[in-house]
Amino acid sequence: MSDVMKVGVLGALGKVGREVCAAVEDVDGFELVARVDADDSLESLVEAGAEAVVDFTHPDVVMDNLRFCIEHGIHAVVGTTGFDESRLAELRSLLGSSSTGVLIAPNFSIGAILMMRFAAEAAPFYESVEIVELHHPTKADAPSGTARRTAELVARARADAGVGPVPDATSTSLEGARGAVVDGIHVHGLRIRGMVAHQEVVLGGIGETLTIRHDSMDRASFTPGVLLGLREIGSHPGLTVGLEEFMPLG
Ligand SMILES: NC(=O)C1=CN([C@@H]2O[C@H](COP(=O)(O)OP(=O)(O)OC[C@H]3O[C@@H](n4cnc5c(N)ncnc54)[C@H](OP(=O)(O)O)[C@@H]3O)[C@@H](O)[C@H]2O)C=CC1
Ligand SMILES: O=C(O)C1=N[C@H](C(=O)O)C[C@H](O)C1
Repeated sequence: MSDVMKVGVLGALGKVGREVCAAVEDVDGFELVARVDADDSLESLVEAGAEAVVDFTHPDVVMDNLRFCIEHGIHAVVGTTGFDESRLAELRSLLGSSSTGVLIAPNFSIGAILMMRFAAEAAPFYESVEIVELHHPTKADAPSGTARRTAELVARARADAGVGPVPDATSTSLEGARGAVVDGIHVHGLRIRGMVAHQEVVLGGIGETLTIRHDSMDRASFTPGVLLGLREIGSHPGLTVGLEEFMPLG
């Protein structure tokens, strides 16, 4: 790879894609060679010599984009949501032992990564925990990728510490009133005009609660993490899940 990495952005006209294009153009070390949006051909990435792509598109199209990138040896830094274990398994199998790197990060903002980590650290100390995610009303997926990931991390931390199921005496309710359940953790989604991306993890024990909250007020909050992903992806072949893998968190 040359000193300047040639980058293509998928979803370049979208809310986050626009921010990513501006950030890639603004910093040294990267050249934005392709802006790809719906109905544009992925071949333009190859024609432009893209060495890496950033994908902020839609859960319905991201797997096709990644199949193309892996087939053409283009690294991928992916913010698009909708990844479950079967999708991750397919990516691992497609990547095999190739030198191509794919990073799937449910959230690129530094504060959200810390919020997930703090929630997992606190989880073993509390009987109760629920997650509330709040987003703009144009969001396609619910619950958010961040909320799903937080629930998985919290559930794993509780299981590792031998904490039992969260207490809940609900025996009658309207469908949805208690939210979705991810690995035994209740997750509630709000869609509110004026909001961007926000999450609270509410933990409770005898006589006390602890609330861990993160707010992205601007989509610029995602771009430093995306640039970190681009800087690191060339030296991390295979599949990486979570930007924290590239951060010195100890
Ligand atoms: N990991 C993270 O930190 C973050 C993740 N996200 C996730 O990123 C994704 C995008 O979010 P957001 O920017 O808000 O969404 P937008 O809808 O604003 O942007 C998505 C863009 O991708 C375009 N698009 C659709 N299909 C394709 C395709 N096949 N190839 C290229 N472009 C395509 C859309 O075009 P059209 O509108 O015409 O369909 C649109 O312009 C979501 O999954 C969201 O959850 C968002 C913020 C942060
Ligand atoms: O759609 C969004 O906006 C966001 N999507 C990601 C998610 O689903 O977690 C990240 C962030 O919450 C913003």
